[in-house]
Amino acid sequence: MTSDRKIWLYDTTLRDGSQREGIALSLEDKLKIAHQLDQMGIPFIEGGWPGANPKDVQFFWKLKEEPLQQAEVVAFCSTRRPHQNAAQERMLQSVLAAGTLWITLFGKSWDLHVTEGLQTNLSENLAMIKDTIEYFRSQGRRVIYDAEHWFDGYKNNPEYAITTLQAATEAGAEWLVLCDTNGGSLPHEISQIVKEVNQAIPQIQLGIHTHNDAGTAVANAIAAVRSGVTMVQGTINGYGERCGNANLCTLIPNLQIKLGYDCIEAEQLTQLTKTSRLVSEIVNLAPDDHAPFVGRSAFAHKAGVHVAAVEKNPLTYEHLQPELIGNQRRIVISDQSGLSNVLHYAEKFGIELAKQDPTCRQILEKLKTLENQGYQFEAAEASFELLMRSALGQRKEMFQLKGFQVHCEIHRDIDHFEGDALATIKVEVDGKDLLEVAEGNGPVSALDQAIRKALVKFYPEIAKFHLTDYKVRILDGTAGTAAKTRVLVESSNGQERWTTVGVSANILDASYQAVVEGIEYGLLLQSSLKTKVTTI
Ligand SMILES: CC(=O)SCCNC(=O)CCNC(=O)[C@H](O)C(C)(C)COP(=O)(O)OP(=O)(O)OC[C@H]1O[C@@H](n2cnc3c(N)ncnc32)[C@H](O)[C@@H]1OP(=O)(O)O
Ligand SMILES: CC(=O)C(=O)O
Repeated sequence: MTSDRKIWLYDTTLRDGSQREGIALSLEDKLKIAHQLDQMGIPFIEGGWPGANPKDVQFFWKLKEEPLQQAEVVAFCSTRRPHQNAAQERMLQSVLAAGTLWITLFGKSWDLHVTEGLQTNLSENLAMIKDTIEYFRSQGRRVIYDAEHWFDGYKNNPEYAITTLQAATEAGAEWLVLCDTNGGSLPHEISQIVKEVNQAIPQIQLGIHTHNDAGTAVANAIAAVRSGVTMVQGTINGYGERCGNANLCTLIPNLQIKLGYDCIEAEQLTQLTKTSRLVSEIVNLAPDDHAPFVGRSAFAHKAGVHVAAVEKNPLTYEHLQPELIGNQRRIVISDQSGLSNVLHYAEKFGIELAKQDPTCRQILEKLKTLENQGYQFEAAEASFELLMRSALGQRKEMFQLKGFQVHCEIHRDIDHFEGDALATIKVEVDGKDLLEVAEGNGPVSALDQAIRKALVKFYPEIAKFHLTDYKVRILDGTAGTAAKTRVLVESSNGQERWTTVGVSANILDASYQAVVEGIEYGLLLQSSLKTKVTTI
């Protein structure tokens, strides 16, 4: 089914998203996210609960100094407390003071929550909903009503649940948002109940707010849209209380590209991947590489059969064009590769290579042999380029290693560690023997320093290179301290970064391989062999 019906997107990353365990947004973080969402054309951005904490109060004030371009920023709160006067509730005054045109308030739909959560009676809950909305309306505000626990409430006591929505409608709410607060509903239940609400209260616009406790938040939101709701609430990357909210990065492309709903401009949709990554950076959570649409691996092809087909026509293994959401196709190199993967990388590295050239197959075989020994080139493309150039006779030997020694001295007591390391290396460069010694705060750092010290006299560019990351993985855990280790080293020259790999039963030898390849690749980047600089 396709439709050109308008769907109003409502982002609650700054409110429900920040209810995720592990997220703590600063005021600046909230402002940055709000501006990015605004740029992406999200029409409603829920900013927080003014009065619940000082930061949420400041957020609305600060936004007045740097207003959004197109989005409505929405203040969030609950209904008044039982047996209180809405006009005299301090919390509701704080919400009004935030100065937004739109206010979203949540109220109880489930009788269990009224009697046990609020400890009041069913008619007082209806009065709480009605009074609060009427009060905000009397102050010139527009109201979205979030019917908390809607689906559970409706399943348990449909008559009462419907009267709560009627109270909100009569009081002047413009949208009734049906919330699957506990996130346990399934798509067929959502469809059925949304249709029944549409019949019971036909004169009002409906929205949906789903949680992911059953892993169905996105599917539930889609089911609701197909059953007639016009507002969809969700968060960037699905952040939210417990298992999270409906992920807007999945929902928006599904609604817009797959189902033909009108959500945001096509141009704005191309910012989706950037927005997802920016928000994960701001909240300080690693991006999910395997997230649908926006993940780094969402359009990554690893298996040789897939790559061969994708190189002919991407439709063979892609459900849509990555560019539509600002993502990109990637080809991964590994022991699952075929000649097509090798050719793809040759082109990426600026190396001329034909499929018929026997070297192409030799490179593939070498790759598979090394991967079988524990090397992993998908995370170390710089090492793969060196392997390829070596097979093609394009790799110049920088030096010959005659040997190295590393000496560590460690003093430790229960809560204190002190130690340093000393590395000695002997190399031959251009027929000359060199012996160098260097110190470091650990054995790898000392070894790295000693290698650089020896080589910098011959390759002065090395002075600019430095290690930016170092990762170790034990490959055969059952072998204990005799296990093989894989070391990944990320190096940088201040502009580009690249990763190299080493494998050995000795962690220092594995580190040595990765460090030396890192230096060699840095030199290659600056050599005439590279027609263009590629960041690996
Ligand atoms: C489904 C959702 O995600 S709704 C959003 C929930 N978000 C948050 O709770 C984050 C922000 N919350 C807060 O900072 C605090 O909880 C506050 C400031 C709102 C309230 O703090 P406190 O006054 O200390 O109350 P506390 O947090 O202990 O309990 C919540 C109170 O709200 C009441 N409440 C819950 N829902 C509603 C509602 N729809 N209408 C009125 N009151 C409600 C509860 O019954 C409880 O009242 P009680 O103290 O009489 O039992
Ligand atoms: C309102 C809300 O966040 C919920 O019901 O889940």
